[in-house]
Amino acid sequence: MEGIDHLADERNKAEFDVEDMKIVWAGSRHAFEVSDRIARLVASDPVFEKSNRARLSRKELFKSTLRKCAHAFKRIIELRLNEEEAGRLRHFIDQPAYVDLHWGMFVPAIKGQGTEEQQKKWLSLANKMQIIGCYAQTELGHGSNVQGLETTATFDPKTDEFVIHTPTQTASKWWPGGLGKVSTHAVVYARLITNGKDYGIHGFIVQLRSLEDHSPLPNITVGDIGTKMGNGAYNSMDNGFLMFDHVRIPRDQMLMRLSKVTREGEYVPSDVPKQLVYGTMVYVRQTIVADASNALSRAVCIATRYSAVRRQFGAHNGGIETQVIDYKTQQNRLFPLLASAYAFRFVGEWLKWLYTDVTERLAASDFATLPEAHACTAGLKSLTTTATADGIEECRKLCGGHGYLWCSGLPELFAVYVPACTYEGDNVVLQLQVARFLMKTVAQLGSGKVPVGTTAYMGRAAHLLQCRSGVQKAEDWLNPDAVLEAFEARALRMAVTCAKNLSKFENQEQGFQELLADLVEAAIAHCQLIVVSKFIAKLEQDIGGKGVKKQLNNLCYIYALYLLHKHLGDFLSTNCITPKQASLANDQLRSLYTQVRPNAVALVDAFNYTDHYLNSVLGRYDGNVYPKLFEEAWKDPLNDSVVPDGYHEYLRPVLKQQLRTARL
Ligand SMILES: CCCCCCCC/C=C\CCCCC/C=C/C(=O)SCCNC(=O)CCNC(=O)[C@H](O)C(C)(C)COP(=O)(O)OP(=O)(O)OC[C@H]1O[C@@H](n2cnc3c(N)ncnc32)[C@H](O)[C@@H]1OP(=O)(O)O
Ligand SMILES: Cc1cc2nc3c(=O)[nH]c(=O)nc-3n(C[C@H](O)[C@H](O)[C@H](O)COP(=O)(O)OP(=O)(O)OC[C@H]3O[C@@H](n4cnc5c(N)ncnc54)[C@H](O)[C@@H]3O)c2cc1C
Repeated sequence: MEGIDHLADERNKAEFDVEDMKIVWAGSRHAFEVSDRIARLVASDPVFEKSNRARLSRKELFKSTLRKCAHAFKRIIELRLNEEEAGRLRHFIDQPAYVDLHWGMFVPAIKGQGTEEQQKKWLSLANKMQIIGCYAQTELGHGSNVQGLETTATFDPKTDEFVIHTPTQTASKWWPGGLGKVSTHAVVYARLITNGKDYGIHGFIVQLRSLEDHSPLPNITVGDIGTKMGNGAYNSMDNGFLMFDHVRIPRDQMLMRLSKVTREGEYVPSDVPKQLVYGTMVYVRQTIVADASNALSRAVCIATRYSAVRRQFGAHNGGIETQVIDYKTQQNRLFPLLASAYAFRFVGEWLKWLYTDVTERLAASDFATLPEAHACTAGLKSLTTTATADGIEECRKLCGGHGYLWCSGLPELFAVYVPACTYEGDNVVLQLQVARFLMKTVAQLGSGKVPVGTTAYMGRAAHLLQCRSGVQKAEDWLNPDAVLEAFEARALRMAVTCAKNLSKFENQEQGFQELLADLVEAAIAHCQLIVVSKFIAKLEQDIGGKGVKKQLNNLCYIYALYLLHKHLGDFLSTNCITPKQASLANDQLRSLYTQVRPNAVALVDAFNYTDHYLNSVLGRYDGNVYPKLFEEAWKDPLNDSVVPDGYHEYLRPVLKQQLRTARL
C-alpha cells in the first residue's frame, strides 16, 4: 500500500489550480517559496522529529526543546537565514519554547519602549542571543487588570538605581513564558515610584540569572509554575514565577522611550499617549490573529482528508460505503471551518497592514488611529482564537473515535492552542475593550465627527437603522452588498441598543457593568463584520489562477452565511432580515457546500503542509490511514510486552481470587 495516493480521486476532482491557490494562501510567490523551502528543511532534519512528544516526561520534553532551539539557532547561523526565514524555521519546528517570547515579546518590547541608546545596547546582545529575555507582566493576583499590578520599582536618588520589589505573594510574577528555567533577563512591568509618588506601570530590564553559571542572581527567586494541560503540548514551555527582594538595577534600565526619570528623580511624563506602554501587546495580538489561520487550517486539513478516507454506512449489495465527507451534516460542520481558516488568513493579512500603518503614523506623532488599532487587534484576537479553539475541537469530533488518539494530531493541537483564548488578554476582557470603543463611537454620531476605518459604516446610521434586506431568492445572498448591509445593520443596531440601554443608567460605569453580556455580543457582531468585509475586499483584488477566485468566492459566502445562520437570533431580533430570508440563506449555504465538496481536499492541500508539520496519522497526505494507525499503536510503550508490567502483582491475584470464589 506504500506509495499509493488514497486521495488521488479526490485530488482529480478539483476544479481549480492548487499551485495557484498555494500562492494566494501564502500571501505571495516569495512567501510561498520561503515557507516551502523551510518546511522541507525542518521535515528532513532528525533533530526536529516530534512524533514521540507525548511519551516524553516533562524533563525529557523540556531538554529536547532546548536541544531543538540550540540546533535551530546553529542552522540559522550556518545557512545565514534572514529574519523571515528564521521566523518560518521556528514556526515549522512547531514546539512552544522560550525563543517565542525572546523574539516575540522581549525584543519587540525593547524596540517599542526603549530609547535609541537602550536599543543599541540591549538589542545587539539579544539579537545574538548573548542574553535571553522574557516578558514579565502578569502576576499571581492580577493578569487582566494591568493597572492593578503590585510589583514596585522605587527610585533611589542616592545610588541612581531602581529598587525592584515584590511586596506580597500575589505580586509574584506568574506565567511569563521562558521565565521558569531559561531567561537571563526580563522586561519586568512594575509600578514606578519616585519622590514618594506612584506613577503607574512602566517597563524595566532586569537581569535574573548569572551569565556565567545560570544561577539566579541574589535576592531573586525564580522557578517553573508547573505542568499544564495535555501531553507534550505547551509543557515544552517553562512558564515561570519570579519574586524580587529589593533588587537594585541602574536607572538607565527603565525603558525610557515614552517617559523618563531624571538623575534627580523627577518623573518626566511622555508627550505621547501613555497607552503606548501596552504597545507590545498590540503587536503580539496582531501576530496571534495571523497565527489563528495556521492552527485552524491545520485541524481542518486533518479533518478534511480523513473525512474523505473514512467510510460509514450506505453500502448496497456489497458495494463500498459512503465517504463521511458526503454527509451534509459533516459538510455543515466542516466547510464553515474550512471557510473560517481562509477568512482568518485574509483578515490577518489586513490586520498586519493596519498595524504597519498605525506604527508609521505613531512615528510621525499621529495618534488618531491608535484607539481603532487597539480595538481591532483586541477584538480580532478574541474572535479568531475563540473560533479556532472551538474549531479544533470540532475537527476532533469530525474524526470520530480516532480523532481522540494522540496520533491524530488533534488533541495536542487543541491543548497547545486553547490558552490563546486567555494569554495576551482574556477573550471576554478584550471584547469589552471593543465594546467601550463602539459605545464611544455611537455617542459621537451626530456630533459632526465622521466615523472612519472599521466604524465607517456607523456613519450611515440613518440608512442602516431602518433598512430591510432586499433578498428575494437564495442567489441574492451571493450579492456582496446584500451580505454587507445585513452584517452592518445587525452590528449597528446591536451597538445602538446597548448605547440606549446604557443611557438609562445614571452612572454610566454601573450601566456598563450591568450590560456586560450584551456589550460582548455587540462587539462580536462588529468583529464578525470586519472579517466578512475583509474577505469580500480580498475578492475585489486581482486574483489570478485557474478557478481560484471561484473557490474563494464560495468560501467567502459560506463563512458569511454560516455566521448568519449561527447568529440568526441577532439578525431576526434586530429586524435586519425576515425568517423567509433566513431560510433562503440556508438554501444558498447548502448549495455552496455542494460546490465546495469536490474541491475540499484540494483546498486543504493548498495549505502546503508537510506530513512532519501536521504530525497526524489521520491527516497524512496520502490518506493511508489504517496501516499507519496500527504502526502507531504498536509503538506504544504498553505494547512493548505482551503481558503487562504489574500482571503478577495486581492482575493475577485478582483473577485467581475470582476463580477460587467461583469454584466455591
Ligand atoms: C509571543 C510570540 C507571538 C507569536 C504569536 C504567534 C504564535 C503564537 C504561539 C505561541 C506563542 C504564545 C505566546 C504567548 C505569550 C503570552 C504573553 C502574555 O500573555 S503577556 C500578558 C498579556 N496581558 C494582557 O493582555 C492583559 C490584558 N489587559 C489589558 O490589556 C489592559 O489592562 C486592558 C484590559 C485592555 C485595559 O484595562 P483598563 O480598562 O484598566 O484600562 P487602562 O489600563 O486604564 O487604559 C484605559 C485606556 O487605554 C486604552 N487601551 C488599553 N489597552 C490599550 C492598548 N493596548 N493600546 C491602546 N490603547 C489601549 C483603553 O481603551 C482605554 O482608553 P480610553 O477609554 O481611556 O480612551
Ligand atoms: C499559556 C500562557 C502563557 C502566558 N504567557 C505570559 C507571558 O509570557 N507573560 C505574561 O506576562 N503573562 C503571560 N500569561 C498570562 C496571561 O496574559 C493572563 O493569564 C491573561 O492576561 C488573563 O489574565 P488572568 O489570568 O488574570 O485572568 P482573569 O482576569 O483572572 O480572568 C478570570 C475570569 O474573569 C473574567 N474577567 C476578568 N476581568 C473581567 C472584567 N473586567 N469583566 C468581565 N469579566 C472579567 C475573565 O473573562 C475570566 O473568565 C500567559 C498565560 C498563559 C495561559
